[in-house]
Amino acid sequence: MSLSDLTSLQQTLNEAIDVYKAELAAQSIPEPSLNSSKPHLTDDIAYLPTPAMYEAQRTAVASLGLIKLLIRSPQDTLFATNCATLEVASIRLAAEIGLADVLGESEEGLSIREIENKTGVAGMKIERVLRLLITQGWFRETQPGYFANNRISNLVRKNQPGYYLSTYMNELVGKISASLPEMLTHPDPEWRMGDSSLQTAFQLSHNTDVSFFGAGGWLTKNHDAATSFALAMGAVGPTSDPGVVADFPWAEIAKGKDGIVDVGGGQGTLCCSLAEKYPEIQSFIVQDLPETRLAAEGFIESKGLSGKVKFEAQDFFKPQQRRGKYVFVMQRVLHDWSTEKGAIMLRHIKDVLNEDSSLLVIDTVIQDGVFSATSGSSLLESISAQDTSLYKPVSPPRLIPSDFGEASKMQHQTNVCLTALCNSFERTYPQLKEMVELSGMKIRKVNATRGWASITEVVAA
Ligand SMILES: C[S@@+](CC[C@H](N)C(=O)[O-])C[C@H]1O[C@@H](n2cnc3c(N)ncnc32)[C@H](O)[C@@H]1O
Repeated sequence: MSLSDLTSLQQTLNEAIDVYKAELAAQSIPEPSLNSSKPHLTDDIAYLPTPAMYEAQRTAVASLGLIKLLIRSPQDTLFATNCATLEVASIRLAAEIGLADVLGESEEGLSIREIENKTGVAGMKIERVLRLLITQGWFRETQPGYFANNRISNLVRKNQPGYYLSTYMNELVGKISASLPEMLTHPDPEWRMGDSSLQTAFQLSHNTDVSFFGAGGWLTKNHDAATSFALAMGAVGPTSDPGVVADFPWAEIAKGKDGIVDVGGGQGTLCCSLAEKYPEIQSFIVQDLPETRLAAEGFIESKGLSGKVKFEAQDFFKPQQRRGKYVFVMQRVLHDWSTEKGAIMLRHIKDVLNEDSSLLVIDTVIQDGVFSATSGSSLLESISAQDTSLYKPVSPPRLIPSDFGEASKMQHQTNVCLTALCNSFERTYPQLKEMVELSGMKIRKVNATRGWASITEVVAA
């Protein structure tokens, strides 16, 4: 007789927590706590969990998410979800008034009176906001009316990239999501069904007729917004870098080549991470729009890599200037554009590819939410069968969806955000294949990484 849903998920959760704890112990890392103002060792943005620990984390989050939904009354879930914008706005308020900086390292916490004096926000009101945030893991109440930081609230201090995510990005996403239903049910069928970056929730919410990205768009006209957006991306983009850098044979693919060319490479974060990890790779070229040069050169210099990583202006809608034995990379670039525009960008690379060059597309590959109610390997069995030399994802245990449910929320949030912002999207495998084939090439292999990015090898058809 098969186990009930609750018992099966409970078993999966217990296995996942046991694996997670064992992996921490093997690295001599103490277990995390929410009852301290200090960050945990694993909170560093560059921390890469072992493959077993990574699988345990996403399996635990997926099973916990489902257990919560099973046990909680659906009426409570309905209310909580529809009022979730209050938490989101409260996080923005906390970041804007520098609450995490005010609370600092204090383990005992500050009284509401002290918080009022230091932030200028009415104590009785900020207390209500804090108690809502605490239910979602932000901050902690150390004794009635006294509040302190924890490992999550620490991330929105003013010197942290999370500050820009919780201020500029929080407000942008809040505005465009409020207009998303209006975009998708617009009386004009072109708005409802089309893929123009000029007919999105962004234009509706910001009362503008320019696109968010692209030449002449919102970010190019608005320097402050462009800076805040880039800083906010600093809390998102690099989260996938450790997995991308570690879970692909970069040194092997770059061997005998002239270098790695990161097309639309932004500030050059990926090239710098690769240069640090693989000193045997001699040359990196970060290509982006000319306006990015200063930020990119500054970042590369701050890493001490100016001798090895160079910036070069290149519009990816124009013919590619590099010909030769290069590994071309496009990371988090194609997801900003429609399938037709993406195919145009890919075709410019195809025109310079030869038998000595390669092309890698790095983006999320969206998985479906289908699960098996009857079968699935246990997490322990899957982990013990893993080849430890190269990361390969485990298949989901019984009742856990293919995308690992709650653990893939960020990918699905980005997907809907891209739709609302610029009518683009993260692609499923068939959608990625369609774009690659439209450019006259084909997919050779999709490599998973520890994180939300997949590395897709694309070759001439
Ligand atoms: C989402 S960011 C990704 C940056 C980087 N690849 C990463 O993974 O962090 C998209 C990048 O595309 C660049 N971009 C936009 N339009 C471009 C164009 N026409 N030619 C070259 N780069 C462009 C932007 O400046 C930005 O750096």
